[in-house]
Amino acid sequence: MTMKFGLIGGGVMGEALLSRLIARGIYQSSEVIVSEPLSSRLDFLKQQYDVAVTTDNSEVFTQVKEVVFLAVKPQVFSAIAQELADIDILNKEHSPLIISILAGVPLSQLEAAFVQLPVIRAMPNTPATVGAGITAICSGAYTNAKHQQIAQRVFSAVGEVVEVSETLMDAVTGLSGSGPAYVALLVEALADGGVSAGLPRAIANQLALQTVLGTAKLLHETKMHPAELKDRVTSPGGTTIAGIAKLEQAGFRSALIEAVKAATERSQELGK
Ligand SMILES: NC(=O)C1=CN([C@@H]2O[C@H](COP(=O)(O)OP(=O)(O)OC[C@H]3O[C@@H](n4cnc5c(N)ncnc54)[C@H](OP(=O)(O)O)[C@@H]3O)[C@@H](O)[C@H]2O)C=CC1
Ligand SMILES: O=C(O)[C@@H]1CCC=N1
Repeated sequence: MTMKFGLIGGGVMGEALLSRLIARGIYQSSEVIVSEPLSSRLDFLKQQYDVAVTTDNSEVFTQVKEVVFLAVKPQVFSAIAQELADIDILNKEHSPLIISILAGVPLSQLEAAFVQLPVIRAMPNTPATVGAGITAICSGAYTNAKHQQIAQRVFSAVGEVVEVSETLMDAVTGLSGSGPAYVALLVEALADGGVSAGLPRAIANQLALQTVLGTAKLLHETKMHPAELKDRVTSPGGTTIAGIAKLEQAGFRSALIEAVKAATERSQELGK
């Protein structure tokens, strides 16, 4: 069987992508090979998705014809690049497209490791797991329209896709890549506030989650500016403005701005 999709690193994001690509029929299980160091994890992925597995990354490179998807931690990238340096990928009949989702690792480093191969750098996020992700992509020097279509097809299976210039990829990482964690913190803290105000935990969790989900849906569907929605909720002399005054006092907006900036800077550091 021809292997079309190879995943190097079957962790959180690797599995999120893999599960949707198979569920949506973008790739058949029999066309996928996953490489991972941990055999218990490989056993799980094999059993769950019926894919071929290996502990040898070079097998992925030699077998796969369409996409090699890198989903390891940025910290192990140089070890992997070293490992693959000896493989003659260029002389394969079909050179695969390399898609990297590694935070911070720039196209220049990827293209130095995969000489003359088409490379696309991408930054998805964890809502990809339920098809509600957003991925920013930017293309390397050796890509063509077909490679871009492949990347669009892969990431469209897990949510929205935007194309950005590479100079913006660290900022994307700081906002939408890391953003699900900020929103999860918000949901948790809102529920804690409800419990503090006397609500039972289960009801507080449900109210907090649905409030965030519903607000996002409202903004998304109506295209209303967030400031307008805030104004609509805020009755003169009412409850909401009392809450907002506390948020402003605590530096809520500034904390989020600083969080995105800090994550962006960390992404830049990871690429050095
Ligand atoms: N988590 C997220 O929300 C997002 C993550 N990313 C990026 O995705 C990448 C993966 O992140 P995430 O899924 O969270 O991390 P995980 O640690 O969950 O996944 C990485 C996987 O790679 C495996 N691995 C380690 N070394 C090797 C190796 N030499 N060869 C093959 N596989 C190896 C790890 O195995 P083991 O555990 O045994 O070491 C692990 O299963 C990162 O580069 C991150 O920047 C991008 C967008 C969002
Ligand atoms: O925290 C990280 O480094 C990764 C990249 C974006 C989300 N998670």
